Amino acid sequence: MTDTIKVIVAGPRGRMGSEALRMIEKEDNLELVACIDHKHDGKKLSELDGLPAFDVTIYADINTCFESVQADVLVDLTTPEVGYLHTKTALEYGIRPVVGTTGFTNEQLEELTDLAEEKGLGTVIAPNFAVGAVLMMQFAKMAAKYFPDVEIIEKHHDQKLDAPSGTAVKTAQLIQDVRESKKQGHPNEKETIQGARGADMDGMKIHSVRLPGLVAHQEVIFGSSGQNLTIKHDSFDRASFMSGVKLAVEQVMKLDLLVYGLENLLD
Ligand SMILES: NC(=O)C1=CN([C@@H]2O[C@H](COP(=O)(O)OP(=O)(O)OC[C@H]3O[C@@H](n4cnc5c(N)ncnc54)[C@H](OP(=O)(O)O)[C@@H]3O)[C@@H](O)[C@H]2O)C=CC1
Ligand SMILES: O=C(O)C1=N[C@H](C(=O)O)C[C@H](O)C1
Repeated sequence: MTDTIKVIVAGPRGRMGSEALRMIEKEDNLELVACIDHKHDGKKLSELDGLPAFDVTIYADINTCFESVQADVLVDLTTPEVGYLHTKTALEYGIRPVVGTTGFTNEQLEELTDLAEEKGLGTVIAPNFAVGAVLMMQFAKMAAKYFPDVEIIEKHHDQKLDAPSGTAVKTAQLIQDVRESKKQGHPNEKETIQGARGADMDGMKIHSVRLPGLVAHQEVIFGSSGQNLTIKHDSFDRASFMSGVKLAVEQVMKLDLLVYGLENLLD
């Protein structure tokens, strides 16, 4: 029998945080021990409407939470600024972070990587917990070896704070590992409306669509003489992320450093 993993969720009222609570409720090896939510300090989670009725306390202040409750893992599903501070604080308290929050800068990721190593604490930062999205990124990396001309179109709901998405940035980074730096399009092309050609990462273009009705979708389009290859993934429901969150919570207990991307935890 495996030991129960004691979990704190930050952002429990959010689209992802509430889904994570529903996942934890179903899993015998995960135990929710507290939540962090800046708006409901001191309440019990069971007092909030529409969420699983866990009898755990909500803390607005992360330090107070970590000083009051013994936990193994912090699952952070908040906002870029808050998520970064939470991850850093968790490491300082000896609690392993599993971070779905996107929008961290490269400098923040480097700092957290160093801190996790210094503390010898497992940390998972995964821009996308859906296994299909991880495969889409891996397939894109494979294709980029043969097709250096590539554009990424990511489409999300219109409540998303960061653009481009964490998944699009991670995809471009994986492609960068195998693609020689190349400026795409016509050398003399000019935008007549600013932003028309999208964001630029090492010559690759990334386009961010935000519309009501969307959840999380991405197409990676490769172009070559006489052919195109499109690799596409859609999350229609946030349940698609939950097997990845569960895997990350279990695996982070076995790690002593930071891993960036769920692909590092899959066989
Ligand atoms: N890795 C992955 O697979 C996925 C990652 N994400 C990422 O997860 C993050 C959350 O996404 P989503 O659930 O859609 O966003 P939501 O806006 O639905 O949820 C974020 C929650 O965090 C809360 N929050 C804000 N500040 C604090 C704080 N200081 N302490 C505790 N809670 C706080 C918000 O409360 P309030 O609104 O009241 O301020 C809100 O309830 C985003 O960064 C998103 O990109 C999303 C989907 C999949
Ligand atoms: O905000 C979202 O919804 C999502 N965020 C992640 C990202 O930025 O890539 C993962 C997924 O795309 C959903």
